[in-house]
This record gives sequence, C-alpha cells and structure tokens, in this order.
Amino acid sequence: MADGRARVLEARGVDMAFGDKQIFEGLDLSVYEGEVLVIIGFSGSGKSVLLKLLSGLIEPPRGVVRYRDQDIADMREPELVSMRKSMSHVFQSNALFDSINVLENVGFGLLEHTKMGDAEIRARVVQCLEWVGLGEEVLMRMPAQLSGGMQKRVALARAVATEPRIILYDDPTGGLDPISVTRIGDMIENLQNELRLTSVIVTGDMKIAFRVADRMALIHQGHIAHLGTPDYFRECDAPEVIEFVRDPEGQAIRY
Ligand SMILES: Nc1ncnc2c1ncn2[C@@H]1O[C@H](COP(=O)(O)OP(=O)(O)OP(=O)(O)O)[C@@H](O)[C@H]1O
Repeated sequence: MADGRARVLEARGVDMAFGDKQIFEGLDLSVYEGEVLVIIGFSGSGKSVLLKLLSGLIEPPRGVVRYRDQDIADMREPELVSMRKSMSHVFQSNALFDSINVLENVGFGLLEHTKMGDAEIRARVVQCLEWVGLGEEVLMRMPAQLSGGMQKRVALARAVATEPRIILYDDPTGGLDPISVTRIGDMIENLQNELRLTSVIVTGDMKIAFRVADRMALIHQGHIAHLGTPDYFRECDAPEVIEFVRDPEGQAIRY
C-alpha cells in the first residue's frame, strides 16, 4: 500500500504441499495495518491453508511468514503468546467448545487473558452477542442447541470479545441466511470503522467481498495471481477473475 501503513502480516516465497499435492509455490502476500483484505479463490485453492499459515498454526516447508516483521518460525513462547493475544482466527468450522455454554465460550479468552470479574465478562459477552444479532437468551445454551448460523455468530462474537487487533475470518457468512449475512457485513464494517482492526477475510460471497474489501487477493495456480482494489477486480478481464464477477450465465454482476 502506498500510504505508509505498517505491514502486520507477510508471507514471502511460501511453498506448501500436502503429500504430493502442491498448494502454494512461491506465494507472496502482505497485510497492512487497518485494512480489510479479502481472499478469494476456487474451492481447494488453499484459502483456509493461507489463513492458518498467517496465524502461525502451520509452518511452511519453504518461505517465511512474518508477524510485524518477525519470522513466526523464530518466535519464542512469550512472543507467540503476545501474537495470539492480538490475533483472532474464526475457523470455517466455528470450533466452539461443545461442553460449555455460549457465555463460557464467548467469555473464554477474557477469563484466560484478562483480570475481568464475572459480571464484567458477562456484560462484555452480551455486548459482543448483540453485535452479531444475538440476545441474552442464548447465554446459557450449549453449542449443540444452536443452529449452524447461530453457532457461526457465536464464534464471531468470541473472536471479537478479547479486542484483537487482527481478525482472520474463514468464511464468516457461509451457510447464513441473507439477513444474517447483511448483519455480519455490518459488524465487520463497524469493527473496521470504530476500532481500525486489520481483517483478513476468506469468502466465496462476492457481495460481502466487494462490500467490505479495501483490497482483494485471488489465489490461483498456487500463488496470488491478482491483488488489487475492488475496482481493479470489477474491471479486470482475466478469465480467472471474470469467473468471480459474473453470474453462471456469464452476465456481469455489479457489486
Ligand atoms: N491438513 C491437511 N492435510 C492434507 N491436505 C490438506 C490439509 N489441509 C488442507 N488440505 C488440502 O489442501 C487443499 C486446500 O485446502 P483449503 O481448505 O485451504 O481450500 P479452500 O480454498 O479453503 O477451499 P474451500 O473454499 O472449499 O473451503 C485442499 O485440497 C485440501 O484437501
């Protein structure tokens, strides 16, 4: 980015393979402070794998991943703890704890990482649930008692509860009804406007992508094949980009 913002995450020359399946070859990507970067790509192109690399959950066999100019592979425990505190990863599967209720799930990070008391944690959990359109009536429910869409919203509430500086969202609107999709889009925009968070969002929902993105990155053939503003993607006529901005009948869609 040309406006001198700090680079918070960076992948350089990253290769990644599972068995003989090559996912990335020489992938480069930078994420800048305060931006919303949306990652798109065909199913199986490696979008979730890229998020896991950026959050240090997996290490690449070749190349480096840096958090604020520090190679994650070289970090020691205190640095890793500090990175994890400032970054939330919302998994595609939601990854809620099955055996504890919504209040405990959303408040988990607050209990672990802060000195907040029970009443304060409860108030913060209620506030976070409100952001994602859920009321106090869900506090005592167990994850299994919630619909898939509600579980997704609880996972988002949990991600924002600890006030991270960076949120990595893996398919935040997958499987949600249109009203919930709009609400999640509102939430992402509000977090952006109010807190200037850095967000990396994997999504197949182009409406959300074009709505919230400052920049978009298309993974194609093992690397970032296109990177630019939503306007760049609207205007680009490369076939692999057109697939994402046209409907199945080949008509251009105005996002
Ligand atoms: N732990 C793993 N072991 C083996 N293969 C894996 C592993 N994780 C991911 N893969 C493979 O890597 C490829 C990329 O997976 P990934 O989940 O990142 O794709 P994606 O672009 O997020 O797909 P989708 O849009 O369908 O969620 C897939 O072929 C997947 O099967």
